[in-house]
Order: sequence, then C-alpha cells, then structure tokens
Amino acid sequence: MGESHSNTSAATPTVSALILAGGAGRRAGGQDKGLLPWRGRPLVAWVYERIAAQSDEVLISCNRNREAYARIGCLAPADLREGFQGPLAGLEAARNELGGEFILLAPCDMPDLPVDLASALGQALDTHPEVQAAYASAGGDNHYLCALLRRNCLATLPSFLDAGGRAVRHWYAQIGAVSVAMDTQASQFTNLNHGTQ
Ligand SMILES: Nc1nc2c(ncn2[C@@H]2O[C@H](COP(=O)(O)OP(=O)(O)OP(=O)(O)O)[C@@H](O)[C@H]2O)c(=O)[nH]1
Repeated sequence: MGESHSNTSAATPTVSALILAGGAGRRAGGQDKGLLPWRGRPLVAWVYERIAAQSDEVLISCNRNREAYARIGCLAPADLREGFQGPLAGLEAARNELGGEFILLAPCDMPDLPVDLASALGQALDTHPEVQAAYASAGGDNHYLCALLRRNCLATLPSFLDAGGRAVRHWYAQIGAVSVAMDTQASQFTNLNHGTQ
C-alpha cells in the first residue's frame, strides 16, 4: 500500500473513508451524536476534517438528519436494515459506493483521531497480507471502528449480517484482523458516547 494516503485527484481512489454516524446514541439519551456541538462545530465535522486529510474520498453513513449531515460531506446510502442494527449495517449499505482499494473506517464521536491513523494501519496491512483488516489500539483499548480494510472483504458482510452477526470484532475474527498499537495518547481515541455536555 506504500505511504500514499494523501488527497489526490486520481480517478480511482485508493482509500475510501466511511464515517459511521448512523447509531441510535442510546448512551447519549437518543441524540444524534455526530451533530452534537463540540468546540463550536458538530462532532462529525472534526472527524471529517481529520479523515479527509488521510483519504481520497469520504462518505458519511447516517440514518437521521440527513440534510444536516449533507452540509458536512457526501452521504452514503442509509442502512438497508431497519432499527439500528449496528455499524456493520452502515458499512454494508455503503459498500458499493466505496470505490477505493482500501476502506478507512471512523466513528463520528472521536473528534481528535491521530493524523497518522491511515498510514499506521496501512503499514500493518502491508506487513500482514494474510489479514483483511487492521484496527487501532491505544492504552490497552481496542478501537475496532478505527480501522483500515481491504475492499474485497466487504463482500462477506451481507452473509455475516444475515446470519445474525453484529459485533465488529466477531466479523474481524472471521476475515482476519490485526491490532495496531498506535504511538499516540490514548485520549485521542476518547469517544463522546454520553454526549458533549
Ligand atoms: N450506519 C450506522 N452506524 C451506526 C449504527 N450503530 C452505531 N453506528 C455508529 O457506529 C459508531 C459506534 O457506535 P456505538 O457508539 O457503539 O453505538 P451508538 O448507537 O452510536 O451509541 P449507543 O446506542 O449508546 O451504543 C458510532 O459512530 C455510531 O454512530 C447503525 O445501526 N448504523
């Protein structure tokens, strides 16, 4: 994969990013977390900026308030499965829109992601050709949705979901994944699950 994750105008993107913002936000009282204000902007705007600098195109996966998200960036199709079936349902709905060879995932509620996230994960995929995904870890915690995937593994998602699978780590166990200890402060992966107040 090399070291190239910068923005380019190449016709075929190498890295397509998907920001997952389609959750129910139960721990945030049902609020749409990505749109909660954080330091003067919606949370998702911070994530978008950080991720756009590391990828060739960015889509946002959301199920509510689509007009508000569309003011921040391009939208992926809404989930095909009803009732907040989890982040993999968002990835499933977006999979045919993600044209890159690699897919960079990020949750909408981590506004301070490392600037070298994609390159660190890309190096891990280069080192481990036998796995389909690399995800970040920091301070002993795994962040399964801060991940880089090989595009081809998306084809396995519908059958995984049809069989009742929902946990990202279970899917990774099936397709093969490596954890990448990031050389960064664990606080950069702090999520705002309970809202921003
Ligand atoms: N497209 C899509 N994204 C989701 C779905 N569920 C969660 N996400 C996103 O995946 C990321 C991690 O989600 P969680 O924090 O585990 O779930 P949540 O629904 O946001 O919050 P809780 O209900 O409090 O667990 C967040 O950025 C969510 O917006 C879903 O059903 N569809």
